[in-house]
Amino acid sequence: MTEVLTADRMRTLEREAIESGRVTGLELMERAGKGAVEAILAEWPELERPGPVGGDRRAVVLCGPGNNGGDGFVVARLLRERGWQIDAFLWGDPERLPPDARTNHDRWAATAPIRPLDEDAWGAAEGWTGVDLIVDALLGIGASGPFAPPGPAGWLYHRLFEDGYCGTGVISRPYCVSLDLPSGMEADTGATEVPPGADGSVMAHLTVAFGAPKPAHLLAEGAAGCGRIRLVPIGLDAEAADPGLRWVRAPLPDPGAVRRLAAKVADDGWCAPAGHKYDHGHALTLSGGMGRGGAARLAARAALRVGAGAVTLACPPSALMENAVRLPDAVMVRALRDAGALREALGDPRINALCLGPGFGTGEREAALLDAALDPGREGPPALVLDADALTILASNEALRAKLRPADVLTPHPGEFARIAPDLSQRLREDAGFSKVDAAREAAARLGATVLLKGPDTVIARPDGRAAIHAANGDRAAPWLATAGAGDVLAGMICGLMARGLDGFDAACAAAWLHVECALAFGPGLTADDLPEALPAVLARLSQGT
Ligand SMILES: NC(=O)C1=CN([C@@H]2O[C@H](COP(=O)(O)OP(=O)(O)OC[C@H]3O[C@@H](n4cnc5c(N)ncnc54)[C@H](O)[C@@H]3O)[C@@H](O)[C@H]2O)[C@@H](O)CC1
Ligand SMILES: [K+]
Repeated sequence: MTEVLTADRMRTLEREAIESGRVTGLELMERAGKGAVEAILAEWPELERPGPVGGDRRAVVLCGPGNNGGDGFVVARLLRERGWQIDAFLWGDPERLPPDARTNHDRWAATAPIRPLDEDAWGAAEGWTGVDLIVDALLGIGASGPFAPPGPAGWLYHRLFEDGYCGTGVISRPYCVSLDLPSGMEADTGATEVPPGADGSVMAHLTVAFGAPKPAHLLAEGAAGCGRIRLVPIGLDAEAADPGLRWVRAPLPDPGAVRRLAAKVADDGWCAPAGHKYDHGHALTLSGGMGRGGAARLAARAALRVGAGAVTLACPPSALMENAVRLPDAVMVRALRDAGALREALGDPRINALCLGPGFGTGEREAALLDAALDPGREGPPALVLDADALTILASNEALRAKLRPADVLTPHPGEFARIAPDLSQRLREDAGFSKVDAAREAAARLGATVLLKGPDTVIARPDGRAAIHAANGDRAAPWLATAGAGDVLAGMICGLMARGLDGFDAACAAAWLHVECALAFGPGLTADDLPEALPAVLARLSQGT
């Protein structure tokens, strides 16, 4: 499993590895630099060949005052060994470099010049027309607070990015690779002094993450500045490192929930031929009144397509005909008059997952239904997926919130999150040191339920602190997934997977992944109605392990 590590965790892991005598800091730095060079050449294979006019390839390496700078000197050395011409710059005082960085600095300095990153550096930069690569090794996980290199160094640095040197290429078009993180970006939040894309911001083409991804690589704010991300293992045992965070970004074979989902698909063929339909669970979705059933219908269709053995949509009697006409025959439809009727329905032990909220309504009847669903007497199933209107009801009803259980999954988008946890939402906007992971974790702990906070960087958190980031950015971006009803489909997928026996957290992680896979498989032009229909092909791929 690929873990996401915070800066603190990463440091602890490094320290423990070094103290145990398994490895030295210098060896780790060498592995990082070597991995970075391999990643650069894998990303841009043309750089293995001579330059366009038959000359050597050329790189400018910008090294900073800490160990990230040390990585930069290793990269400089290894590229030179491959015949590259290197201009190395140091921002900072060589005397104050930490020991491993100092060793690599000295090793380079013994054979080639290191220019200070000062006002004269820009003069040299004017001559950088033939540069193929800029290596950003100024700051890594040690960055904190606004990145403000004083004076000319800052001017040069910002000029590189502001003037599009690394983006659109005013002078020429070198690639820009950031070692570990785009310099100045905070590892745990992805925050930068200025947002990616704005003047002066860091916009790497490639970021090489050492040892493990950090939250910044996955959360939207950071990912936008990272470009493509390549992970370089440096031999640290990340699995044991962090009981909390999990990475679910990569395509298959993928860690955690998706791997377990794939195994489940492979094991029982998704719908075991010998199985009874109720072996695969029975999901119940509740819809609102007449003319308001579309959202719950989307959820019901998604629950069925994702593999729930049976799905029933329950609605007020007046909406029965509408829903019956509009739903596929495979979805059962029944009238549900009030909370008493729901209690009775839930007496059927086969109903093991319940989706409530899409197009539901927020009146007294709905609050009473939610209360019945959250019955404090319930010990086993059904587990609940609560979305949309259910979240609005919960936001203003503390007594109902108190009845939530860890297996229940709440799926707020940022607006709903602001309703259900206004203080956390405000902190998320105002406090650069408070990440979306922090917000989701705190909300989950407070609510005593699993929280899936939606976005291109969906964060899923359990009350015990376990969290996962599902990043749909970079090469997994599916902006067309921001379409009406897509959230209802997600809620239905989670409900269907819970009906199949996945716990709330795993169901939420797997559904977040499937949701994006379906959108990517379909492509632009997608509407929410298409999403459940895209599931069979995605599930088929899962069962083939591709
Ligand atoms: N032995 C190790 O610990 C290893 C470290 N590695 C590299 O080392 C990096 C971490 O090294 P460090 O902990 O030395 O940290 P960094 O090299 O990221 O930065 C630390 C330096 O930056 C300064 N700084 C921090 N925030 C600043 C800001 N906003 N503006 C200006 N200056 C700022 C600090 O005063 C300090 O001098 C990793 O990201 C990775 O690249 C890798 O080589 C693997 C092994
Ligand atoms: K960097």
